[in-house]
Amino acid sequence: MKIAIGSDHGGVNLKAKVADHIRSRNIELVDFGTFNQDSIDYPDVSEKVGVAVRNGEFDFGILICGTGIGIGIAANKISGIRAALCHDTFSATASREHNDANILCMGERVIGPGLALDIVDAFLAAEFLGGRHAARVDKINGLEGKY
Ligand SMILES: O=C[C@H](O)[C@H](O)[C@H](O)COP(=O)(O)O
Repeated sequence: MKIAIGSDHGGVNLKAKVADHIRSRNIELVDFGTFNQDSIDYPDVSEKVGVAVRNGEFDFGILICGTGIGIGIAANKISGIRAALCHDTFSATASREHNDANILCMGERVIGPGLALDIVDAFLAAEFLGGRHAARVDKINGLEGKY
């Protein structure tokens, strides 16, 4: 498994903890930044990670900003990206099983690192269930470029 991770300044501390955790699990990880507290614009990171995931260079992406909201909204503008904002483990599992989410979004200003690492593990452990869910994901894909 290969994972891309990125954050803005609002998520840089949690990103470092998540990155350490993923590497400690011997999962391949590429960190697209940011790497310090200097203010940046989260859509720039969404684009880097989102395009890399959409191009098939990575199995999944993880995006972290202050809330997880803006960085996920921006990522979802990229065709083929299904970015899910998850602040509980149930949602993280369901985002994979039902929605075939390919990017996990979290907010450093919303949850602590302990829960965030559990969410990451739940997201990476779950698998898309297909079946009725596949038909719905196909309909999501059908909306891309339609309006
Ligand atoms: O959805 C956006 C994110 O939460 C950003 O991390 C946040 O807006 C950054 O805010 P500020 O520039 O005040 O640190």
